[in-house]
Amino acid sequence: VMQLRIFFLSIAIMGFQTLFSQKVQIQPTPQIVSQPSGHILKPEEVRIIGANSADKEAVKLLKSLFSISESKKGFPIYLGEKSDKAIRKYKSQIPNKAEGYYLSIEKNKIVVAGNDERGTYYGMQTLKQLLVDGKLPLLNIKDYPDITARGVVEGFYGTPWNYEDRVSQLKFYGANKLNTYIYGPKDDPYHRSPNWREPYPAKEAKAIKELVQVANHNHVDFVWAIHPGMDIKWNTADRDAAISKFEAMYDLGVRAFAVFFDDISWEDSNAAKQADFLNYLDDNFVKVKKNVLPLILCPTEYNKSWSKIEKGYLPTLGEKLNPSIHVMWTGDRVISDIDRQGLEWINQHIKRKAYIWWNFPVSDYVRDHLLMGPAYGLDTGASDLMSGFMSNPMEFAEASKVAIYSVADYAWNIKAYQSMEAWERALKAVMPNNCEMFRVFAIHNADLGPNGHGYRRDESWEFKEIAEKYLNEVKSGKWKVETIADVQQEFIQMMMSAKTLLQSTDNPALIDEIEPWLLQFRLLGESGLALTHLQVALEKNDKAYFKKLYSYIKLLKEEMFKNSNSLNQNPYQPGVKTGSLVIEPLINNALAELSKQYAQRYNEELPSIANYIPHLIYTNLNQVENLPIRYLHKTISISPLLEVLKVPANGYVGIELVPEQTVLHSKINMGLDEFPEWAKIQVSADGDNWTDYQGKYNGRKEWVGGKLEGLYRFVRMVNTSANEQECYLKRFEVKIK
Ligand SMILES: CC1=[NH+][C@H]2[C@@H](O1)O[C@H](CO)[C@@H](O)[C@@H]2O
Ligand SMILES: [Ca+2]
Repeated sequence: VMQLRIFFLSIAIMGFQTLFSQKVQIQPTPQIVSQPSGHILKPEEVRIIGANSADKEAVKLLKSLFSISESKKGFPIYLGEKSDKAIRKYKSQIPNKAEGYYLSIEKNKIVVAGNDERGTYYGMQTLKQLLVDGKLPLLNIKDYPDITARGVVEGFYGTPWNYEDRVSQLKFYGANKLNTYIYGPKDDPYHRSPNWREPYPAKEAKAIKELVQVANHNHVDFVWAIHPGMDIKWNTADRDAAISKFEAMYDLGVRAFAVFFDDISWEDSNAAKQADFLNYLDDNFVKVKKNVLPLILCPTEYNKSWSKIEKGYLPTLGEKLNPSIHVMWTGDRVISDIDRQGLEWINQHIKRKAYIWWNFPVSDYVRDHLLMGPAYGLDTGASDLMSGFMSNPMEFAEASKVAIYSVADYAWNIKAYQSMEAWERALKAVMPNNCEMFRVFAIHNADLGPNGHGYRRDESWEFKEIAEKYLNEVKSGKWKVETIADVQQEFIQMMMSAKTLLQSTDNPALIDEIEPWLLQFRLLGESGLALTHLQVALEKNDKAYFKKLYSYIKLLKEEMFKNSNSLNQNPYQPGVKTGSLVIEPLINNALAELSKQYAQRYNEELPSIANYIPHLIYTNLNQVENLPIRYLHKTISISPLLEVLKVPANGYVGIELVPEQTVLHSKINMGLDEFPEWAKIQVSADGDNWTDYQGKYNGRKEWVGGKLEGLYRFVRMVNTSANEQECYLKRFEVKIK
């Protein structure tokens, strides 16, 4: 009997343990959560105490989750803010922090008490997450955000998000406790040049008015940004033009504003003038309106690598800008990790806490890549150094949600943030029914590839070791079955992932965005699988089979090349890159190796089909030395730069043709109205003797040059003046015979 009793006791304790250890997962990670002590079933009917004094969005959310009883008998839910009578009894439990809340789920009541309206709303968002399978865990939570302003700045170059994208984003922000959306798409002509002074046409105005309402329903502050920097004049006309534009946006319901001076020529980056301009808007608009949130400035020197403190730009802003005005910052570089040291550096100069503009997962400088990986590079010890944290996303709104979800977790509870763990949850949040297949896709679409900013991200990290082992075995010719099996499993999973996602229905908007990459991903997996059969052919000494497989792989690569020439075309990084850090190089290297072994065994060379580009960038400017070279349809081009290019005396940028070629024509766009007298376009066969390349400007601000006799190796633009010049690098391409 004793044994039996002990046996049952241990079962009971275990059961109790599992119940206890069942950790609730809440997004974002709350500050303080008690251990769940059991659960209750979802009440049939609830009675809301405080419904008419609580935040109305919270009431709406509550009513969408439970059926409300008219009589007195329903299960009581106390809802409201600390100043409300209904909540008075729980006031001392509420964290005394903006947007904080106290949530308690008990056997006979639930309390959702906010420090303010938004806190109550967030408490309801948490309650919604805890209601799973008709059950609610018994626990209490005291929660609040670390960073005051948390959200997204739609601030990228490229196709702006559309109305549906933005509605979906705003709802996503409400559910993830992000409270800010900054509207600032570079390619909206009414945000930037040439129409920043003009009111929106009726259709666009109506859309913005509706978006502001959707934002309000999700407790998101809709910030409208103006980007006057390309052609602003420091006079009363333009100052008043900005005020009248703000008034027009105010009439559409906008209650928060930003001014962007990023990516403009440096003459206009006069800090004193910019500060006066912002202060004027602050004193004559923001302060006058009273219900408008503090202004936000994106400075011209928005990262440390571009700032020269001795020239005084940042210190002038720090001195002159009204203290309530926020100053945005991307970190030590345009694309940068955010850490304590960097924040302390900038905060001392701007004399306020930086309002972070984090350039991730934005991909407007690597448009042929998707950035689906974890949001790492964020200091979990920096919660006291930032006034805001905004993610600048990709032009693909749904795909960007993976990173935005993680940013929401970071900005709410910085010390608890774990990028990998958040990433796993993000994948599930975005693709609930196919998150395992989505993970296979995301893990192999995370690196940026070579780019002008030199920033890279990890990719295919769980496959690297197998890939290394496999390639070594291929090289040695002594391959093991289990290694081939591991590699085949990964390639098959890539094909399964692509096919499953292409046919999935739980997020059609996402599939629509990433379809080009899914098609490419499937082909990459298929070519990898075929590659492993080349080994089968060698094992069986079956020359014919090897050749059939080789041409099959060639067909797959041609289809990938066709995809890259037809899908996702844009003037910057056209095409579709996937698995480009580990998978694609593995396949190309193994292919080269196996065709070499074939040539040795059968004394027959096969045409190379690894798609690499022999031509190189040719420059002495470190701002562009990492820019990738593209090669499509006999045209070699430099991947364009979005930022201003600074060219010191004798600075040059161009292309090295390997080997030398016959140049048919060239096109260079430096973003200047006429060809600058300081620049020369030159060609050379040896890199020492240069001759001028005669050309002329076409109607679209582009220099064009014609066919050249003879073979040339170098084509370049050089600054022949004695001092530093500026231009853009919007296009630099050379067509060869
Ligand atoms: C502050 C800032 N302004 C630019 C810059 O960062 O680089 C981003 C990435 O290319 C780009 O999207 C953005 O518009
Ligand atoms: Ca209230």
